[in-house]
Amino acid sequence: MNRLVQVAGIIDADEAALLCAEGVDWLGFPLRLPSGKDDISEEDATKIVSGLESPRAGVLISYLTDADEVSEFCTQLGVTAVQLHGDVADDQLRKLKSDRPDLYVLKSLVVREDNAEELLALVDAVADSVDMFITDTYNPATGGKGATGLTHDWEVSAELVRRSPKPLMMAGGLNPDNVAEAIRQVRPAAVDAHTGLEGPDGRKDVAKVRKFVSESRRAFAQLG
Ligand SMILES: O=C(O)c1ccccc1NCC(=O)[C@H](O)[C@H](O)COP(=O)(O)O
Repeated sequence: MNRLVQVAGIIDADEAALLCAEGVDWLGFPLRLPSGKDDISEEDATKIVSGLESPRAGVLISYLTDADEVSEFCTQLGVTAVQLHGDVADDQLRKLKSDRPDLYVLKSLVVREDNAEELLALVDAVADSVDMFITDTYNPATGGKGATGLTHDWEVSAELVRRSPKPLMMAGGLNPDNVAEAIRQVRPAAVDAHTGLEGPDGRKDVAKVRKFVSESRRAFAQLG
């Protein structure tokens, strides 16, 4: 999996259709969030996922930490990839990978001011049990770990890319205006954005999505 563009936080079928039409590869569905405020129902997400044509794919974004629960939820939704945002124990990651070799597992690395060493150690510890890592940015003001719209120190992301034997998707405050420079500096395998592509109404803005996709493709191509 290389040079993917993912957009997270799908609200409904119209938004999913817009993203597919603009050439987004993976669509992320944050569900069963700890806040209890999901943007879409599980039923609607399932319907959208079932209508996606390969190579487009739906990705469950989840704070679940139990391998069996994750596996069952993925089956329910019909997704073939899951992005784990919670503090999943190493043994649960191993179990998920061994029980569900068909599932593409992404593990988040949430960058804070002072946790680079911790994240590098996590990469070393769990790389064998995941298919890809995804960075994100912690918001100290709210405690938020995802969809914060904040960038982090890209030198940390670049160090994680160099350290990881598995591909890394870059996320955290990316938008149409900074994604090309992020790709140039960090050299990730994939990029993801959520809030940076929204308009004032909280829905994905077609012009922002179009520019995010084209800037990402251009910058990936320039990596050679
Ligand atoms: O997207 C969400 O709503 C979300 C909520 C809670 C945890 C993770 C979440 N999404 C994960 C993603 O892949 C987001 O796109 C990522 O956090 C980047 O968001 P942003 O900084 O707004 O681009």
